[in-house]
Amino acid sequence: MKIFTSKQIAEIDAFTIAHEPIASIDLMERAAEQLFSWIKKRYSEEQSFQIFVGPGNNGGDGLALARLLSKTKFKVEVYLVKVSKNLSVDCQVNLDRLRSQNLVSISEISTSHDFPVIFDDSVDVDALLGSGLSRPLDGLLKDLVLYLNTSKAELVAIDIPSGLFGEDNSLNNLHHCVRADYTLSFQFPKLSFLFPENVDCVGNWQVLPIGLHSRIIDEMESPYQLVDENDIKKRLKKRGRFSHKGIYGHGLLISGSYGKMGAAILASKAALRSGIGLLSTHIPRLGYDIMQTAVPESMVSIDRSDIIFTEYPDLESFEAIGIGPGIDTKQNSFRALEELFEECDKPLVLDADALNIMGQNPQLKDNLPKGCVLTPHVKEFERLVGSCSDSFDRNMKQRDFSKKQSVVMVLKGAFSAITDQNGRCYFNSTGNPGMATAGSGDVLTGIILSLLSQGYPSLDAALIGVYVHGLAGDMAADELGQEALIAGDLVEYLPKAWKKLRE
Ligand SMILES: NC(=O)C1=CN([C@@H]2O[C@H](COP(=O)(O)OP(=O)(O)OC[C@H]3O[C@@H](n4cnc5c(N)ncnc54)[C@H](O)[C@@H]3O)[C@@H](O)[C@H]2O)[C@@H](O)CC1
Ligand SMILES: Nc1ncnc2c1ncn2[C@@H]1O[C@H](COP(=O)(O)OP(=O)(O)O)[C@@H](O)[C@H]1O
Ligand SMILES: [K+]
Repeated sequence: MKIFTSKQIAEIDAFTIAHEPIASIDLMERAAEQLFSWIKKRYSEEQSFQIFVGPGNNGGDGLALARLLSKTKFKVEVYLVKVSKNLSVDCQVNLDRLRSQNLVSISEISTSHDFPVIFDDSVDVDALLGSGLSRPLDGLLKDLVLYLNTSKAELVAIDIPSGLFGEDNSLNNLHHCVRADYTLSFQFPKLSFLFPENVDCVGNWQVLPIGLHSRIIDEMESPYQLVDENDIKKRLKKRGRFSHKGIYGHGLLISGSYGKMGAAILASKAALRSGIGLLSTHIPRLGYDIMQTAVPESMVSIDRSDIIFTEYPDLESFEAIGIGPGIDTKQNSFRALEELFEECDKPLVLDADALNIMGQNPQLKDNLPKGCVLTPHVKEFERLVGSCSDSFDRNMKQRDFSKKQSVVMVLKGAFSAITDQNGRCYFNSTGNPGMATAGSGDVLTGIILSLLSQGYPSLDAALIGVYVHGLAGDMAADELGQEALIAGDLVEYLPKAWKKLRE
């Protein structure tokens, strides 16, 4: 699913009105019906609602919703905030319709003295401002938002929590934005929903389709996408009836050090559980018995060092290389990594300590093999590119980095962001906080190495790998719960996850 800016959404809106064609007031009604049907499913019929309405079309949505609710047993009160003389045309039409129906009490809020008592068991609806927000909230609206945020009532935001911008909130004050329990966003999520600092404002968000015109959605360019299962299925290659292990590639995984052999085991198992033909795991000498016992399916390549990575085997026979999980950051490992960068013309995935070595030796950045995949978490990312002021800034820097260095980068976390050489950014939709556990990242490296070895292009390997990794995590968490989930479970659930993608 593409993610558009608020400005683009307004254009899509206008295109739909002109080309469906549909009157704007009817499009607003369609949006309100979607809100109404979400509410009907969620709340019992006696529920009371306090709907806070602003001057624009977001307020219009709230008024239309109030009218639909009032025709049922739901109890509804509306509060219209007087922050401007005029309402938008469709907001005014909906106010007139609601008034003429005479079923709902409509109060005006002109000063903070007009703020109503909010009952803990009511549901507040935030229809103050939507995607037309032009500056951070101040004055009466800010005070009202602060007031709403102190209440214990459940808060549902229409389209976007009032006060929050759809994209860049670096100059915004998040304390002055509505803190919703639910955000019901029309047709697309907003970019800002995917950033961790906004989670307390956005709450649980859902997308409600309102039938915006598919032609403009297809044609309009956006660098941002939220990746779903269908996007991934389309990228999967078939395994041929007569295929043999040579077809699925031989991967080299450079991982593990004294005390960190678990990383090598997790990544190796994940690679093997993701379709690779042959795997060689390069480890320091002391890890030999551990590796052969724990992962008999992998061949082992032994370093001259007992305890760390200092060299790598002839690369000739490998289709792809993965390096980083648990290798440590010693000087000799830096030299070997530097050499690998100079020599390597194969698909490559870099993780963990390989990235930390780069962080300590910034000159390595410019030697990165083109098209390689990097999989930092936020700290590793900032060691690489410097500190960032917020997620929006970090995202810009990530897109820049990918473009400039011509690499694919996976910034790991909730909604992991994958950027490509063209500066495009894909957000992953699978995964859960149960995966915030030691070794999860090692599993991901193994999966991506496996896919690169099978000949998937870097971007596909990253997108599919991140998606299936999160899917395995979701399936594991469903059965085991988030607390108990450990990285080994991700490997255990990879078969089910792959199977689901092949359904
Ligand atoms: N996406 C879509 O296609 C649809 C969107 N609809 C709704 O339309 C909304 C957008 O409507 P609008 O463009 O009218 O935007 P808003 O409802 O956000 O209102 C914008 C108005 O508020 C004023 N304003 C902006 N920031 C302010 C601030 N900080 N303090 C005080 N006043 C401020 C602006 O000057 C403008 O008059 C969406 O969020 C959504 O709720 C729906 O009605 C139907 C379809
Ligand atoms: N809250 C979360 N929601 C979704 N995925 C998460 C969450 N927390 C962590 N993950 C995923 O778990 C993995 C953790 O990787 P990483 O931080 O490298 O762990 P480690 O270094 O322990 O292996 C990443 O793929 C990340 O996207
Ligand atoms: K809103």
